[in-house]
Formats: sequence, C-alpha cells, structure tokens
Amino acid sequence: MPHTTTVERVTVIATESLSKRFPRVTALDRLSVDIAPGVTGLVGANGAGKSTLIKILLGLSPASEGRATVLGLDVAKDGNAIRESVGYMPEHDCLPPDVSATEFVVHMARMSGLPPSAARERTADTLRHVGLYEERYRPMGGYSTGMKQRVKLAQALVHDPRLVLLDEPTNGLDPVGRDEMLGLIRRVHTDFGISVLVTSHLLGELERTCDHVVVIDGGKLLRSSSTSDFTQATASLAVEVTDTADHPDGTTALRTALDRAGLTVQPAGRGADGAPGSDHVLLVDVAGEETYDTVRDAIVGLGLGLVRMEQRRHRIAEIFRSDDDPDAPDALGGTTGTGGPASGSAYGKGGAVDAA
Ligand SMILES: Nc1ncnc2c1ncn2[C@@H]1O[C@H](COP(=O)(O)OP(=O)(O)OP(=O)(O)O)[C@@H](O)[C@H]1O
Repeated sequence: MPHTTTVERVTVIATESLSKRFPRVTALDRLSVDIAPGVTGLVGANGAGKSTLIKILLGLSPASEGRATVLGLDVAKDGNAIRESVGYMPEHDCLPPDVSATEFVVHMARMSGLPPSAARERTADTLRHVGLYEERYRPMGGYSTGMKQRVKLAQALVHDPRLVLLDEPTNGLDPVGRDEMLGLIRRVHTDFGISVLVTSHLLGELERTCDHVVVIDGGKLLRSSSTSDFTQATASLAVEVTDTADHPDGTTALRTALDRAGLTVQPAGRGADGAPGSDHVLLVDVAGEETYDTVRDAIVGLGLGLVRMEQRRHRIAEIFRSDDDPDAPDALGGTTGTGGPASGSAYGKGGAVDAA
C-alpha cells in the first residue's frame, strides 16, 4: 500500500475569490491568496485595493462576494474574535492631539479587554519597544510624524495579537525614519513571533523586510511569492574584465565568447549598479554552478584580466519594470485600479520617486 504524507499548509490569512465592488469601482476583483506566518508585504499602487482588503480582513467591511479567513476565523461572522487576536495600524492620522501616547495606548489596551494594571504595564513595554521614552507623557499633537507612526504601531501591538495588519506604516517618513520603522516591523516578528501583513507602494522597502510579497493591481492578484523567489529566480553574474592588446574591447570579446558558449548575456547598461563605468560590466544569467566555470574559462581563453565577478540579485522592482523603461523608479505608480491584465509593465511608470 503506498505511503502518503499530508502536509498541512499553515495560513494566517486565506481569501477565496474575494471581491469588493463600490458603485463606481471594483476595489477587489476575485482575489484568492494564502498568506503564511511571518512578515508579508502587500504591495500595490495607490488605489490597488490594499486598504479595502485590510478592512474586509478585520471584519469591518463586508465583501461583495467570495470568502476570507483570518487565523482560521471567518471574516463574515467572526469579526469580534478576529479583532481580539489581530492588531491594526491604520494608514491615516487618527491620534487625538490632546492626550499623551501613554494615555492613548492604555485606553486602546483597555478597549481590547486588558484589566487596568495589565493595560498600564503592557503600554509601558510596548512604547519602550517602539522607541518612545520620556516623550510618551507629552500630548501627541506635538509629535513628529515618526513618533505618531510609532504610537500607531504600539496601539496595534498592545493587546499581544497573533497578527498585525499595518497599512502604509512608512508613509510620510524620511529615509532614516523609514529604515527605523522597517526594523521595528521586522522585530515584531523576530522578537515576539507575531505575524505581520504590511502594505506599501514601495517595492524596495518590502524586499528588505518581508519573507513573502503579494502584489495586487486593480484589485487583482498579480503575484504572490517568497521574497527570495522574486530575487533569486533572476540571479545574474556581474562580470568586468580588462582590455588587452589582442582584445582592445575586452567586454565585447567576452560577450561574443559567452554568447557562443550558449549563455544569456547582456550589458549591465548605464548606471546598472550605480557605479561609473558600469557599461563595461556584463550581466550573465546564472543557469547553474557550471555558469561560473564557463565564464572563467572564456576569460582565460581570451587572455583577459578579471576585474570582478560577483553574483547580483535583481531587486524586486526590476521584475516589474518594463523593458523599454529601464530607469523607472522603485515605486508603484498610480495606476488607480484599471483592473487590466496581469502585466508587469503596469509598474514603474508612475511619477513617485524611488524613496525606498
Ligand atoms: N468607501 C468607498 N467608496 C467608494 N470607493 C472606494 C471606497 N473605498 C475605496 N474605494 C475605491 O476602491 C479602490 C481601492 O481603494 P483602496 O483604498 O483599497 O486602495 P489602496 O491600495 O489602499 O490605496 P491607497 O494606499 O491610496 O489607500 C480605489 O479606487 C478607491 O477609490
């Protein structure tokens, strides 16, 4: 009798053909996706449907069709139970200006059902964890954007949830503030084992922070894969060689030799790695271990000097860049819910800057 093993997939969030239709726009369009424990990035241009999905997952807004579960609970029936176990950091400023962070977070902890002394204790711990110390006794109206974002994160964590949904937590932050916030988010999972779903329209941020990335466009699923799949599948080797008397253009000679050897080679092109002279760099698709040997043998065969040979992982943003727009920024443009076909070229065309 054949022996079979069933591996049960663990999911914290599962949606099945989930749609949300407003009178004039389809915000989510038959979205089916499973999200495992860990840190997951939900990425999409403004209007892609990220906030709508979060509201449905919290049981705050009913789906038009389809179903979804969060921690195994049905969003249509179990909203209260979901919100007991899930923390939520909203996108927009929602902090009362006249109260202190401590008062506010204690209040949120009490609302979540913690008794007064536990609420105060958890508030102190959580505010310390997000990096707010003496300032926590001051009215929040005087806080910087970074401090406000930290308070919003703290109130999402204070009741010790199993999962937090963070809507654009780096919005409005400068690059240093963003890095600090991304570090905090990563630690929410590594230090406390809390799973995280974090939205952003900046791909570059997510590849540093997330284990898994889900991309939506016009309410449809474009791609869901582990971050390493996004970057590893496209690993390439950057190779730079010297010119010699026999080969005054060593780069072209090497390119011809590698083409002949059956490798896929292209010039790194202008500014490919930000270094001047990167037009002398070739990018060779890594087909396997043997690619390194083929490149080495070709260089030796031509008598060229090797300046460098290093593995280069594509950034997620490059995967969504159209071929005719190699300089497109690392941000998702405002494609505003066109609901068009799943096309990578929908990305990277927007006016937003690469701030990640
Ligand atoms: N209550 C509503 N009534 C009508 N349309 C809505 C409503 N909420 C969202 N939408 C529309 O649904 C689409 C998806 O909006 P959503 O806020 O989910 O996008 P998003 O990806 O979170 O973008 P952003 O980061 O800009 O909030 C948009 O076209 C938006 O205008």
